Amino acid sequence: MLKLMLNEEDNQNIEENDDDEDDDSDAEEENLTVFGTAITTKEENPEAFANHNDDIKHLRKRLNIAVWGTVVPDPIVEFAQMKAAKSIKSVLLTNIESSEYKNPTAIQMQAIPAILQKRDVLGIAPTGSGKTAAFAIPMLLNLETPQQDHGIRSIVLAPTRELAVQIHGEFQRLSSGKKFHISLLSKASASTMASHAKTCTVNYDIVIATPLRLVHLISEQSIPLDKVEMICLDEADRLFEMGFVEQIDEVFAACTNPSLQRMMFSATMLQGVEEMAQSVLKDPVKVAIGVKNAGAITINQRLMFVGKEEGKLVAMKQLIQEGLKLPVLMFVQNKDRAKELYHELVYDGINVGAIHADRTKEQRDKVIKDFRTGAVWVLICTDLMSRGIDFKGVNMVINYDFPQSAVSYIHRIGRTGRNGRKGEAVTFFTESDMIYLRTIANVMKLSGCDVPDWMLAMKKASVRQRKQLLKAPPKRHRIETVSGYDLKKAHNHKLMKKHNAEKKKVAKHDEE
Ligand SMILES: Nc1ncnc2c1ncn2[C@@H]1O[C@H](COP(=O)(O)OP(=O)(O)OP(=O)(O)O)[C@@H](O)[C@H]1O
Repeated sequence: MLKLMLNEEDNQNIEENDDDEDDDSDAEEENLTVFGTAITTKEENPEAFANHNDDIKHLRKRLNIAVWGTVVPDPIVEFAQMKAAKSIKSVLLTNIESSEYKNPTAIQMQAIPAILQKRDVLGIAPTGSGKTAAFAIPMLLNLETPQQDHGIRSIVLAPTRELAVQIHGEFQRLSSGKKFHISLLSKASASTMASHAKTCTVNYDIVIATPLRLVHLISEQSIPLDKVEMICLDEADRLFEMGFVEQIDEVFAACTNPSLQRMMFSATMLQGVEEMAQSVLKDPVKVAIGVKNAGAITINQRLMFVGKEEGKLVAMKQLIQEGLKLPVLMFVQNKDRAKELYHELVYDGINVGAIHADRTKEQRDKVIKDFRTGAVWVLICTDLMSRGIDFKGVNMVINYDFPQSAVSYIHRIGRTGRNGRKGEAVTFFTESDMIYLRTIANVMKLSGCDVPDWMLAMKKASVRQRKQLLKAPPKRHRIETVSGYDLKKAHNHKLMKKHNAEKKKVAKHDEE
């Protein structure tokens, strides 16, 4: 049974969470084929071996790749170096080329060869650095060819339906031309599976799901996972949080194949969660890119003091006047505030959309589509959209409401500045948010941004305060331009109108 090991320090103290692990790799004599040249063994040619190891070390250092584990394979520098069966490799190379991926990103360089060696992998790399392809490409290569009689062969889990949809799209795109049986688990597809299961084995090469959907499939529809060869957790640290961890536990318990390969990826991984993740992995290769638990270096991060809540709309107007860098993603702390802000901005004539838990699946899909196509310029959302979602051209993220943790901040701002592109992140803070400012200032510093010294020297929020913030966001005043007095007047006016209408109705009735 996985135990929840998260403590308070884990949740907030990014600055105290520096790894003291040795970043020396254990790259040894196996698979020394980097740069496409076969290298002799240590015994055959000690000098060539030493030179090769130096090259690898330099490459990793230059690209900020840190590795841990026994006999970590060498990184690849070109997709063509991937070791896999010819037929599937050529399909993948064609699809990679049509995706316009010229070279593997740092996480792909190191994670792909490790997954191809069927190793368990823990991959930590900044937002927008290509982690999806880092597991999708080698998983497809490991599957080699579609199978009709092997039950469910591999699983990818993601914390939200939106992310699962996106991952499903990536798998389909990367495997195009090869008829893999890939399912995005939904209510409908689960019941199809269940009805198939009555007469035959349910066969899927890949199932992509949120944990709860998969747990239902196992427990209610009795679909076995005993044949699963690979399982990958995307946004793994989120999946180890309360609410998900019990489901993850059930899924792992159902995956009884002794040669199960496990993979976990995220942009953030705090110490306690990492320990929990490592306890599930067997002799893993751990790969970390860049500075752990920092924002992507391509994002220009800015904090903006707005005084009180009312100052936020004024600050918004100021940003609009300065010229918003569209498209913009705006984060608020809950669905009610998303609705309120939507109504404020829609009257300002901005092409605005909102996505939150109260909207139907169809509405959510539509607004995402509209944002992707440019019909919506400003998308208001909650943390539902903070992890994993890849909107290619987002130029600006605005944290209208202060994030509840450093981890949430990193993922939210990570919706911009993806894959080497530049992006901007503005975070509004009020007087009452000041107490949590230092945590965010530390993330900014770790990401290489200029931060005033006074922010870094601020008093830290107490453990109790941080615990409270994580449990529930602070109460904030309604988002409205109309003052309380005006609202009361409007309300009275509405009541009066209703009263008059009713009076008229009664009078008409009496006349009749
Ligand atoms: N090798 C590559 N070359 C160019 N672009 C790439 C490459 N690999 C992935 N990408 C693109 O980079 C973008 C970001 O990738 P992806 O969504 O996988 O990031 P991520 O690391 O999972 O981010 P997050 O932590 O936010 O989930 C995507 O648009 C993807 O198509």
